[in-house]
Amino acid sequence: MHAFEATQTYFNRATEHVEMSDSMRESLQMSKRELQVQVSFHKDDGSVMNCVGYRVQHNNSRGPMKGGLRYHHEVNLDEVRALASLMTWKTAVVDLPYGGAKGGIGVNPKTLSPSELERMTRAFVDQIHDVIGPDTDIPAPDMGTDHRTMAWIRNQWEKYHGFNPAVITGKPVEEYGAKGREEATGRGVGLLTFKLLKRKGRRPHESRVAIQGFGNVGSHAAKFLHEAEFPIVAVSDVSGTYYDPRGLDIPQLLRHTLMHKGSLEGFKECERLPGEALLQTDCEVLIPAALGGVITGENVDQIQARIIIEAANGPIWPDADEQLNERGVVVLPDILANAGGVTVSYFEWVQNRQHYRWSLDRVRQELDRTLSEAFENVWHTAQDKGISLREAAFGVGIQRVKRATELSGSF
Ligand SMILES: NC(=O)C1=CN([C@@H]2O[C@H](COP(=O)(O)OP(=O)(O)OC[C@H]3O[C@@H](n4cnc5c(N)ncnc54)[C@H](OP(=O)(O)O)[C@@H]3O)[C@@H](O)[C@H]2O)C=CC1
Ligand SMILES: O=C(O)CCC(=O)C(=O)O
Repeated sequence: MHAFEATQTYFNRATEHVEMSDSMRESLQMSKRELQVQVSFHKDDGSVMNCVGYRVQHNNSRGPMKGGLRYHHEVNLDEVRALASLMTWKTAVVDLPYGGAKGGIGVNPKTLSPSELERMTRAFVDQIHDVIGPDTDIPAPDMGTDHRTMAWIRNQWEKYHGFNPAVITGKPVEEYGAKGREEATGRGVGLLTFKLLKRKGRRPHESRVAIQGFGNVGSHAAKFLHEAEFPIVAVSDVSGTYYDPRGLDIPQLLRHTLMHKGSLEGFKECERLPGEALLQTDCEVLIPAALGGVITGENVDQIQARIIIEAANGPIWPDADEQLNERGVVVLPDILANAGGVTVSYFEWVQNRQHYRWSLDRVRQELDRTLSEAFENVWHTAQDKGISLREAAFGVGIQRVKRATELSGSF
């Protein structure tokens, strides 16, 4: 299965509960614009490297399009198209005045030096600067990109269009970034895990957690949940799974990754298992926080967790999702679970436009309020209609986009 097919399947399942014409359905499934560009740049040895870059703009019925940029060797048009449409439903489900977009470059950023990464990023902006902007499409970080990438993008875009930091979010705090954006996705994952478990009558210290991926999202989710007294029994990255049934020492793991370029490799204070062992961990809560499509019809039987929080985008294929539902496993879907990042991106954009700065406390309070309202709405919709949280979240998001499209006539 491909990523876009999976997203469409979720769309179709959810719209069984939403009244709409065939033409509206077709319109909401299509991208407004799909851009594929050549990204060529000089490597440090003087040779030229050619990569393919993408920006897919899915929908702008509710506002400027918004979504991250991913640098990963598996990035392709199908995946970016799927991620862009997820952004549309995500911004709608948390009720931000945005549409959805996503982009990326098919490259392994770990094979490039910092100066090569900078030249590649600037070459990419040279190709897409005309289609992004503070009122049209506002990129942000995703896998393989960070605040440094965002600073280069802003600087390159401003060479064409003049000063306007609101063109991009997730910037360094010293460079018009919002306090709390870096932690926001992981913090949101933690906040929502807490809320869902409370609804299920479970207490933190009795809820063992396993987290796949220990990058921006996974590590901040681990930090938040550890501080909230959840035992984190397993974490993983490309180097493997790190397991301790009594609970890992998360502050020590965070210090280790700081000293090892973000990698868990070499951490010795626990058992080391193969990467695939993470999903099979004996735990109550599983948090995939790396790639999409990791839980499939083939491995779903091995999942032991009763609750899955989709910190990653699209980590569960629809056939596996169906089986999890049948088994009573509760899944908090990506478009809600990881919406903390785009929510604080919105706060950054608002601050940039007002030339004003919020305190970290204010960012955290507003994030909590925004995610709590969205969670309560999705939770009650699911309860009232007897549907899954995924169907409810997609239903809420799709309904809002449909309504905006009808009101504005913005086909
Ligand atoms: N950044 C954000 O604000 C947001 C991110 N997301 C989603 O969260 C997910 C993670 O993004 P983010 O944390 O930003 O990305 P990062 O690049 O910061 O980190 C990715 C992490 O995933 C690990 N990883 C990659 N491949 C595998 C694998 N096969 N098995 C186990 N671990 C793996 C990486 O390991 P290693 O370092 O060893 O390569 C790294 O620890 C993505 O799905 C993204 O779309 C969603 C909303 C917002
Ligand atoms: O912060 C943003 O604008 C988008 C983050 C993102 O790409 C995502 O939520 O998947």
